[in-house]
Amino acid sequence: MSGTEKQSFLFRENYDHLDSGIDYLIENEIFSTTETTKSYEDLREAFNSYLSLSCTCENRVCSTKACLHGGNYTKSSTSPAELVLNQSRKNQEIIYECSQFCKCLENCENRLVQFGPRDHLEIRDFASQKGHGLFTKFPIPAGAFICEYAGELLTKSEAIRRDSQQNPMKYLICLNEISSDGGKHQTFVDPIRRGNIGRYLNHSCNPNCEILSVRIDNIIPKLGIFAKKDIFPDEELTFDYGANTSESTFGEKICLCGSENCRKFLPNTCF
Ligand SMILES: C[S@@+](CC[C@H](N)C(=O)[O-])C[C@H]1O[C@@H](n2cnc3c(N)ncnc32)[C@H](O)[C@@H]1O
Repeated sequence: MSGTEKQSFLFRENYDHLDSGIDYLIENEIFSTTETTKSYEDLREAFNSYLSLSCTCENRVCSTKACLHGGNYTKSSTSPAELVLNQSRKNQEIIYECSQFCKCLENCENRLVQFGPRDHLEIRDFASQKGHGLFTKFPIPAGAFICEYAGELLTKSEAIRRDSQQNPMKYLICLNEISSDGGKHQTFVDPIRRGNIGRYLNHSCNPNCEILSVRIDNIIPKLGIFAKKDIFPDEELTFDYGANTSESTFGEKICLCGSENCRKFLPNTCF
């Protein structure tokens, strides 16, 4: 899949949408509105602020727990040129990558998501109610980064408003993070009109990918999609839409994932 080349500070991207009515975003952006509420101002402020916590590693490793952020990634045993999730990392759910504020080099082993999606992904049409899906043309090792789930960042009230709209397909994701003191932090991302290649991942009750929170230099997490297992060429990439919550509820839309443990209906967005 190749399209117009788009560029962020750190990477170029050649993916594009098949539907020209959808804008391609390579990273999250704040939704625009004329109504400025306190929660909208808070979201803007968070989006524009920097997380300047820096590591002091003087080499390019940053792959051990000695690094303030590090130990998240390690070289894949099957594909040594690739960094994959380190299964013994400090925090299983939240990843902090090194950033421009760190003392380490730009090619340290704790930077992955910031360089953008992997190559050789392809959008394919199911010609069914499932619509399109995302496939890989090449093998992907377990733990590898696929792409970000990027779109418009919403306030909670805007997310609830959009969730109540009748759309044939829903793209809104609510990422729930629980802090060590039990507080809940929520991030709402909606790529329905503006988003990246991540918006094409369908749900499966037996998925081969998962979403993890990844922070680079901003308090608002990126939704990083990683392989949960080794994935073969021509496999569809999927994640469990209900995995990020302990209180999954299900809607009325029939799940067509086809897995043996299918729960029959798609999970609702859980606020
Ligand atoms: C994030 S979008 C995924 C991409 C979408 N299939 C497309 O064509 O753009 C989520 C929507 O895809 C459809 N979908 C995803 N997984 C599905 C599944 N397992 N069974 C049926 N429909 C699914 C549902 O309509 C859902 O609201």
